Amino acid sequence: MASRNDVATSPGAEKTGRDSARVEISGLTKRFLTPAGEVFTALQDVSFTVEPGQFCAVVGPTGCGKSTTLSMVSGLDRPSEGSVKVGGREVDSVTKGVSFMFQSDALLPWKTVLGNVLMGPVFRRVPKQQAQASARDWLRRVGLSGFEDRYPHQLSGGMRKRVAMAAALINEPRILIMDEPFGALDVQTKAIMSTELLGLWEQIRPSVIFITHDLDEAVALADRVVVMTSSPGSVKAVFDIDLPRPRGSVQEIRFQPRFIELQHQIWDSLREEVERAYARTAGGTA
Ligand SMILES: Nc1ncnc2c1ncn2[C@@H]1O[C@H](COP(=O)(O)OP(=O)(O)OP(=O)(O)O)[C@@H](O)[C@H]1O
Repeated sequence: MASRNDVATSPGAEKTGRDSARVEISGLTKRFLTPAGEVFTALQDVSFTVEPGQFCAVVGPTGCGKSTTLSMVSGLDRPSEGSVKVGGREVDSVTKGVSFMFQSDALLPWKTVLGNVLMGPVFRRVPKQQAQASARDWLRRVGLSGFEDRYPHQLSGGMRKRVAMAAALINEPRILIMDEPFGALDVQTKAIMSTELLGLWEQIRPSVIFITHDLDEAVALADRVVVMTSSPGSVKAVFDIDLPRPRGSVQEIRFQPRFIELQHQIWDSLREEVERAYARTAGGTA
């Protein structure tokens, strides 16, 4: 059935509205040339779709190509074969409307908290007063009112993450790419930040691709979990997470029977890939 978001588009044209946030990865293969001159296949025929406004977590053993996949969604690298489409348009340069969050904070140390959050609007040439008001509003939303004039080194790890989150979301991205954003945080701060992320995501609903090694985090946050195989990475399984939204506290949801059931199912799928990757890096014969 056609929805009001459906738009007539010519082949290859970018869609507008909600559909502009659909990410379609099909038959994605990526090969690198190693320093020894050999061809190394990092990704082999990876296909999955992130629907508009969907929160998609990607889990897989170390070195399976998760970050490589993201670099092709963002347009920072090109596939060897296959395609990535964002909003129906093949990605062939840096994708517009995408915000990032990485494990490292990526804050500019010489800029204040306010200055860091202002970077996006300034880059987009938003008028100064409007940009300042928006940055202060986002700092309020992430609980950092009163910290506008601090520098990143004067903040805790969790506070720096809040600044990074405000800096990513102030651009109201259609797609939010997150590569282990809370990986360096202690367990409690991570849970608090995850709950805060969910609350903010529910306000603006970008499509999210979220890479993590933490299966609990993936199940608690996502609508869909993609499990990748060990290298060369391909899609092993896709799990739809039918836990109701809003999810509330990430800490609490972990005790729900359905959460535990999904966590076990996904771990069953992931475990042998993790073991295989470990055996390979440990010099075993996987
Ligand atoms: N530019 C490159 N040249 C050669 N090999 C590369 C390059 N970039 C990545 N690789 C290799 O591709 C594979 C996938 O790397 P990638 O960083 O995408 O894995 P990952 O799943 O994100 O790993 P992790 O979970 O440890 O962060 C690795 O074996 C890596 O060494």
